[in-house]
Amino acid sequence: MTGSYGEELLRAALAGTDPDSSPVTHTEVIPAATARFAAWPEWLDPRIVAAYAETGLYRPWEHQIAAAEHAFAGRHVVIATGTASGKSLAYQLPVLQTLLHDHAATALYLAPTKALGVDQLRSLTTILATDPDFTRLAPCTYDGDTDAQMRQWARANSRILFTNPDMCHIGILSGHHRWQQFLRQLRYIVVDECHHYRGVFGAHTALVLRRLLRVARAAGADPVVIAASATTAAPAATLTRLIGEPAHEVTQDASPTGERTVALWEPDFLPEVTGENGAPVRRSAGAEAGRILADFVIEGARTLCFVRSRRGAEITARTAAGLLASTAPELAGRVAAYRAGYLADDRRRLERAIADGELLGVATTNALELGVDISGLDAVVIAGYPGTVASFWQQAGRAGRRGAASAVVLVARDDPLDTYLVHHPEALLRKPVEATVFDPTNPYVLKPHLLCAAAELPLKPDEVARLGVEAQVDELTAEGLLRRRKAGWYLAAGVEPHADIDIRGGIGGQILIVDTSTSRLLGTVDTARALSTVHPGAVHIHQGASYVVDELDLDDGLALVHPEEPEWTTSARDTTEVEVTATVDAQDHGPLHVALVEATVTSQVIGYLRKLPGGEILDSVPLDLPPQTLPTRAVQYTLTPEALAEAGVTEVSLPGALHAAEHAMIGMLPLVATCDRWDIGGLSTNLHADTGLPTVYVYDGYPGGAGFADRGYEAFAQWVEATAAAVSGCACEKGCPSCVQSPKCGNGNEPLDKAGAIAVLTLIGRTLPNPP
Ligand SMILES: Nc1ncnc2c1ncn2[C@@H]1O[C@H](COP(=O)(O)OP(=O)(O)OP(=O)(O)O)[C@@H](O)[C@H]1O
Repeated sequence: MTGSYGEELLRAALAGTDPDSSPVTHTEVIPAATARFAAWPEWLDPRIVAAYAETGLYRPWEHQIAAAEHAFAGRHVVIATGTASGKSLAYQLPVLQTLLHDHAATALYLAPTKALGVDQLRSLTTILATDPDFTRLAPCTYDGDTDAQMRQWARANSRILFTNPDMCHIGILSGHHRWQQFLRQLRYIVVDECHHYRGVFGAHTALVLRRLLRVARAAGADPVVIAASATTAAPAATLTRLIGEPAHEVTQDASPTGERTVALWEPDFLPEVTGENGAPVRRSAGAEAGRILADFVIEGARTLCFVRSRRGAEITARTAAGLLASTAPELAGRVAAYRAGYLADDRRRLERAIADGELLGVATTNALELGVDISGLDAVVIAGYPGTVASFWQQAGRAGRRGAASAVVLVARDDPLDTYLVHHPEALLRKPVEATVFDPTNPYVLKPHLLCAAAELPLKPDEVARLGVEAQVDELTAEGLLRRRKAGWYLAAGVEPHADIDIRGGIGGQILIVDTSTSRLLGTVDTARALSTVHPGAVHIHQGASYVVDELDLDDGLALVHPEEPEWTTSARDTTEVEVTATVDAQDHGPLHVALVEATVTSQVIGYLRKLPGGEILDSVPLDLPPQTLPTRAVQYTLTPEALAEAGVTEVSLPGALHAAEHAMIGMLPLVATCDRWDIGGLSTNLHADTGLPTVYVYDGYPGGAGFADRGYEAFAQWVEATAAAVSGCACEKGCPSCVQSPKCGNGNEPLDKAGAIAVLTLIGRTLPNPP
């Protein structure tokens, strides 16, 4: 290895490791790119150009202008380019131009997090401060923290509001009559970081946006949607699904980037440590990342290390400081942890210390991923794949802004997807196949929003037909929630639907998780998932802090917990049954049948295991809890016993083979769909009553489905192929957490047959037709 800055840093981190068993599975130097500039649009007011010049921005890049042109011409557009590629300018130009020239025009900016909204408001305020003509735009935040007086002021005076989907739903749409002045003039809706709207949150946000467009149009406006997104598969299709209308996309990034070296790192197995069922255990990603962080700091590289939990961030910082204390004591004090939960003052102090180089190494949760302006670092270490390609680049993008060389190291966790990615760099570093998945047609999400829509403005027959929601409207009418009158459907008297929807809270009833030591509400969990996650005795991690559940009261919707950090973690054991209620789509390929089905999943938590961090099982505790049913969508596949036998899967190995294949597929679904393995469940059986054949189900863990099973069905061939590669590429002998073991298996990871899983997955891959 010679050459790049990143390679030199890596060499330092690798010093002392055995060159024959290097943990680095791949290194790639992504060359620097030079900027491609465009002219400022002819329609743009020179005062706006001057304002940017004053902040140091003289020439726009091509993609910024391409997106601005679409929007200014009235076309919905999404700009999906790299981190820090200046996506904000793309929406600011049309918005500022329009608002400057039409003194009544308004714009609404939506961000998935408050921090990002605040950051964007700050950046716009800096630009507006350059010219007194701009002051009457009065940009203003409108979120859960805005007090009543300020809200009133904002409604009457502000022409650019910075808000989020939650406030848009509860603060604006529910009382839209008070917002008529603003909505009548609404010209632009900006949807920033739109790849964050996924799963159930995505479905809720899609319906909020569609309702917003509906009331704005009824008020006489016709707003254009400008979305910004990280690079994902098919951004225009995602925006179209979000707003229900056609959209354009701009994806060619013309911003300059410095040379970046990306290394993929797989920690070695720990000698003499075994986990569940005797499986080998790898060094933890956090500990490995702590070592790399220390090495980079010794080299003088300003480094951020992303760790998935708060506790992990603390431990990684401590590991690095400990190593430095013995090798370079003068540097030990220049490493710290940063996470949500620190006091605001401490956070600002740490941010300043990072920015001015006083701190050289910082281990952080994703609190530093979005909306905190820290840039110009030399290296980023990511302990564990952050779940999406977009997040990976967002974290990686913290290093090397504007032309400087940088290094990025991804350290794999013991997990099939991490293992796959460090051995298949193309899936991470080339065009992503991961699509932002959500399903706004899920009746469990759609019906409450239809009630809100009817409360906002009566639903007209032509509108109901156009949206294809006749069946749901009929059901709501039969349930007495809507009333049919001549002009359309009205909300029944006494129904108040807005407060019943929690945009981020999932679907249906919620269980509140309350810390009894402080009476503080920690968060909520769907009723459907409560039994497996907050059963009595469960260890519950909330933002990195640990609690133990004392009581789960399903009638009152409460899980009572107290702070405690036991040495063990818990995992529920359950029994599951799947009953197919309808087939949505199916394909037959000889001995293989693949279908997308509607199904009812009945599961019962029967106990839980207590496990030590090394994977060792302490004991199994029985529980007596009621069964739960989940109506959802699933991918189903069956194989004939003859084909399985021919592939070498015997009757004895079949249960373990199907079970292991199911686990690995659940672990790998996030490669093609933006989900987490905890969002999905599975069942495998030698003989299923509905099919009469060996059958595997992978289902969405949310009532009605969140779109994950649908995406798995659509990308089935890619999904199976990647899963087969991940399992066969894993160096363990009989199965480990990096391939077929699952951290949430209801059967304690038994039985599992790794070789059988490879045979099953290879058989499916061989049987599927080649992609076109
Ligand atoms: N044409 C340009 N020339 C020079 N600097 C620019 C240009 N456009 C934007 N910038 C600067 O680049 C930085 C990043 O811009 P911005 O925050 O809009 O990026 P982004 O793509 O939205 O980032 P993220 O991926 O974090 O959402 C800002 O400091 C901005 O001032």
